Order: sequence, then C-alpha cells, then structure tokens
Amino acid sequence: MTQQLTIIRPDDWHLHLRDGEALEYTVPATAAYMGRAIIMPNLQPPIMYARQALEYRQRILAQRPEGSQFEPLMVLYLTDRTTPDMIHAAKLSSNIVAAKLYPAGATTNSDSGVTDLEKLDSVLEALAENQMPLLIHGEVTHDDIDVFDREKLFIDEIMKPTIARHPDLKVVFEHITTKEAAEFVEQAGPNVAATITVQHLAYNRNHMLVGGIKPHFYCLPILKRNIHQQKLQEVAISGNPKFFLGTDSAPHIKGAKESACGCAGCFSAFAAIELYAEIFEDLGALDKLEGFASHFGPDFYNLPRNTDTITLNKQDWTVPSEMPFAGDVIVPIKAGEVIRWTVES
Ligand SMILES: NC(=O)N[C@@H](CC(=O)O)C(=O)O
Ligand SMILES: [Zn+2]
Ligand SMILES: [Zn+2]
Repeated sequence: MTQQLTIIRPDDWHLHLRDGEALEYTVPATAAYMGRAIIMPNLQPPIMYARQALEYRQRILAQRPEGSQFEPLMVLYLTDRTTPDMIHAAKLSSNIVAAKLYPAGATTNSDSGVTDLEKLDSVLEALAENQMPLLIHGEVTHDDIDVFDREKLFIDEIMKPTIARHPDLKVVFEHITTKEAAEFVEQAGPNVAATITVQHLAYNRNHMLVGGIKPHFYCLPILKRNIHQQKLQEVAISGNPKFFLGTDSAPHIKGAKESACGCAGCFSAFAAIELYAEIFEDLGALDKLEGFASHFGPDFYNLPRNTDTITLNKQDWTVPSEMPFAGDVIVPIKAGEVIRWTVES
C-alpha cells in the first residue's frame, strides 16, 4: 500500500474565496499548498470589470501567508451588460484569465447573471479572439424544470448551440454532476473541458437525503443518483486531460446552511488534495491523481505547469466539527470524520 505520494504542486480550477473578513480564512486554506486557483467572481456586487477584478486580487494577495507564492487567477462575471470592450480590457492584464457564465437565478449570487446568452455573441467572440476560456455553470433555470434535470437539459438547450456558434471558444463545463455532462465532454472537441468537485466524486443524493436531510451536502448543481457519481469517478481517474480538479469550495456560515432556506455550497478547501487522494486511492487510481490535480488544468488554460512538488503522507487526522470563520463558524465537509492523508509542510 502506498504510504507516501509526491506530485507536482496542484492548482484549484474552481474556487470561491468570498470577500472581506472571509479572506483571512479562505486564502490561507487554499494557499497552504495550491499553486494557483481560479477565483469565482460571484460576489455582491459581482466582479464585472477588470478594475474590480484587480482590486479583488489585491485584497486576496493581502491575506497570502508569509512566503506564499499562491497566485489567484481572476475571472470576470458576465451579465447582460457585458461588452466586448470589457473583455479586451481584461485581456490586457495577465492576471485575468477567463469569464464566467452564471445563468440568471441558477446559483448563489447569480441574480445579475445572463438572461439570454445569444445576446452575448459578440462578447463570446471577444473571449475566443483573446483565447480566454468561458467558464459555465451549466444548469437551465426555468421554474418547471426539475432541479435534478437542470444540468442534463442545459447541454442540448445552451451548451451545444453555444459551442456550435463559437467553435474556437474554449469552454469549461464547471462542476459537472451527471453522466450526460461527462459523456458530452468526452465526445466534444479539444476546446471543451470540465472540472469535478470532491463532493460529486465522494457522494450521491442518498448521502444528503437518506436518514434525515443533511444540509451540509447541499450544493449546486445538486448531488445526483449513484450512477452519475460512478461516471464522474470513471472520467476523473481515466487520465483524460479534459477532466481536472476544481473544488468549488464555497463556504457559507453554519447558520446559513442549517436553515429553513439553506444556502448551496460545501467548504472543502482546507483539505482539498487530501480528499481527492482518498477518492483516487479507493478507486485504485492514485497514479492518476497528479494528472488530474496538477497537469490537465494548466494545460487547458495554456499556462505552465507548476514545477515544485508537494508530498502527501498516509497519516490519519480528524476534521474539526466546526471551524472559525469570519466572526462565526463553518461546518466543513467531513466534519468530525477522519481523513487518511496529510500534506507534508
Ligand atoms: N456550488 C454552490 O453550491 N455554490 C456556489 C456557487 C456555484 O458554484 O454555483 C457558491 O458561491 O456558494
Ligand atoms: Zn456554479
Ligand atoms: Zn462554484
């Protein structure tokens, strides 16, 4: 049995750091060993302009631990009012690397999101021209569509026509949760990739709903049935470079999750690579972790791979049942449970 694993330093290609006081907690958690992270722009108000992204980046850098080389990669939030010029302006900074599509109403802080993607064709052209990937929260939002079907229907309704209209555009189908999304990405051209979270690999909807409703498993897109979980596991360990690590670590304070109307999002950044290592180990595919965590993301984004390494040791530790967070507390993923891997510091 493998007791130690050394891999090229990983990056997180989908991360929510939040803002203000939260940065004091979220930035060190990810900067502990991630080289870079794609920073999601769904703040209140959203990060729409290059200037806002660069100011937000400074607030993040201010919380970087002493000596840390962690690089936040910034993303613009697309709205109905985004213009091609706003994309060209972002391209002038090498620190802004992508744009994010939140269909209006799909998820946390998506109220300012896009209502009709076809109206943004000139913006998508500007992204393609600048080789900036479009990152997509892929769920339809009509009231009459079942929450478990929203990702699957997005593929035919929005994803395929968008890619057909913009064949040169790079697209990341973020946090995929279904067999249909995984198969779609497998079959699509080389410009289409996907991120996969810890929770969608480790859990299915039974974990959330059997034996009582467990709000800390609630995230969007929502956990699906086990056949979907199995397909995600299959592609994550396949060595196919279209699938790479994106935690979607999305902290909400305990009271906002344990509520009559609980927020969507799981906090996993504090043990991201350890959790992926457990899953890959259980699937007999530890040798595939490095590609997924450290190679395929930078390759897709046309960025250099990290060159230094991190080492994971087989060593149990127990996740606290709560963690302090911005004057409040947060209940992390695997609260109170044992994790089998520890990152050497
Ligand atoms: N994934 C989630 O459940 N929540 C994310 C938003 C998102 O990534 O959709 C958040 O910002 O809280
Ligand atoms: Zn999302
Ligand atoms: Zn997210």
